[in-house]
Amino acid sequence: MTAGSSANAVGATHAPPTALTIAGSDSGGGAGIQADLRTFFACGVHGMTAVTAVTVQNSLGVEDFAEIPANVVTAQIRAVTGDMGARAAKTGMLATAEIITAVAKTLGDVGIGRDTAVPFVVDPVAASMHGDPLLREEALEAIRTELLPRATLVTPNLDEVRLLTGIEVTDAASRGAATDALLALGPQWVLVKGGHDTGPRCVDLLSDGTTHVELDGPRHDTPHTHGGGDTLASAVTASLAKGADVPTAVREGKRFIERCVADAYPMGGGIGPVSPFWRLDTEA
Ligand SMILES: Nc1ncnc2c1ncn2[C@@H]1O[C@H](COP(=O)(O)OP(=O)(O)O)[C@@H](O)[C@H]1O
Ligand SMILES: Cc1ncc(COP(=O)(O)OP(=O)(O)O)c(N)n1
Repeated sequence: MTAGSSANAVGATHAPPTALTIAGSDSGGGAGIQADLRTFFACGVHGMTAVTAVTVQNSLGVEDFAEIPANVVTAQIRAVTGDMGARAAKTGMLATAEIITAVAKTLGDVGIGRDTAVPFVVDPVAASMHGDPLLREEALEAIRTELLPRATLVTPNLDEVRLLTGIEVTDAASRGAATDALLALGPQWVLVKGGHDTGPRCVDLLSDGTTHVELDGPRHDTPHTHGGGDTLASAVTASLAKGADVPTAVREGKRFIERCVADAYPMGGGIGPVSPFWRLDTEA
């Protein structure tokens, strides 16, 4: 008997869209690859992974990390894209310049990135929210020169904006200057996130230099925002994998992360993770 020919054959006839995350593992389960996979799952997308580094991490911070050899990172990308295909991809923690260079080249080889059919989101992770470094210092230049020119969208927080451009965002004018400086590095769209700003609203700004979209939401009063940036970038990537354009995907991602922050929970003695479980609860 051939597979699927029995009267009792089960299974969906349509596979969900696929999305690839290229990122580090968070042993605490709240950020990194783990946040990406639970977001993809909650958003109805089949998640695939290329692990770049293994962090020793919990709610109190990052104790250590070991990077994966660059050729193993790129072999993971080729294995899954060659067989299963990716409808969208994102990067998180990339750890070293060597990994960034190898990832950028491989994404070009497999046809992922701006001006291709497969959108690519760069979350330029440099440090954890505790201030622990997740990127070797010399690797910032590789993000600027090798990864950003391939990005459909880059999603820096205010610290990452400063690291990448040297501009401290303090008002609308400096935010505009930072966006222009980031666009000059080559991504199609820039989303400057406002989570590290102060005030009662969390305002993220999306721009491609022509279209400007302000994403304004309430600032929830919680210390538990671990994995927030990863979760937002993954939700946007999931929407892109389902066929949304960038402004629509970012609006959907912002609505998603707002609920995840509202439902964030304490875990361990430090900062707990944002939670995508609301999406599953609502639909159960
Ligand atoms: N307290 C909060 N309440 C509501 N939304 C938040 C809060 N903190 C962050 N966000 C949102 O979460 C996303 C991640 O933002 P940010 O904290 O700036 O990035 P990162 O987690 O990379 O440091 C953004 O969409 C931001 O507006
Ligand atoms: C393995 C790993 N990747 C990324 C991060 C940073 O995630 P982020 O969403 O920015 O969340 P915080 O670090 O701000 O909580 C990480 N910690 N670990």
